[in-house]
Amino acid sequence: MTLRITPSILNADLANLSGEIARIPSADGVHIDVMDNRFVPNLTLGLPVVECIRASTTAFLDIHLMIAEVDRWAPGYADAGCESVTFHVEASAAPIKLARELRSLGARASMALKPATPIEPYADLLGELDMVLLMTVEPGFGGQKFLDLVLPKIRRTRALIARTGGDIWLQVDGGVSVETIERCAEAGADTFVAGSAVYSAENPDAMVVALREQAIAACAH
Ligand SMILES: O=C(CO)[C@H](O)[C@H](O)COP(=O)(O)O
Ligand SMILES: [Fe+2]
Repeated sequence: MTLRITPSILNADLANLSGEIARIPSADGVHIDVMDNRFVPNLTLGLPVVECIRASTTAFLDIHLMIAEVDRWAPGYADAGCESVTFHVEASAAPIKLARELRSLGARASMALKPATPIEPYADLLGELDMVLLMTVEPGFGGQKFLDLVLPKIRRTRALIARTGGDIWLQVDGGVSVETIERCAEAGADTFVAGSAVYSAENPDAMVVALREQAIAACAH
């Protein structure tokens, strides 16, 4: 299985995004958290900033939209050339239509679930998706404690993905660190967002490498 580390820049220096992205050359992508103070009680950045990031780097851009009315806004991020666009199913009026639109614009279509949202009602949608993001904290803030109660949902989602026979990535986001990444990998995650663990490390790139090695070792058990 291919494993990916996609660090979140949420807790990086937002006044120096190009410099912060350049500090993690070993990463498989850059996870950008878009918050609107409606879907979540926090405000970060939006499309104009993401367009500037797009122009400044060739890195794989993994956009995590934590915004209301996501059906209206998500296609703009695909249009801007972001490789992966994640919408929350709790915020989407028409997730199948939205996933198809994102793919038609050339992006990977990804659907996120908050910790208390079950995957089973969405099993039939998996064929429309390139990635499922399972939140392992309540969305809104970096630096929160990993919620172990999501581990069974990671296992169940991995089993549902296997049934589709497709290459759908399974991403975990929130509280992922050297203490928790093994549990996520063992449960079936293959794509790992780590924000504070990477950017609070003295050497963020060495942390990316360490996280990947730990996840690979956990999968080999
Ligand atoms: O989506 C998010 C929060 O809603 C962030 O991606 C996530 O919390 C990353 O930060 P950390 O690794 O510090 O938890
Ligand atoms: Fe995120």
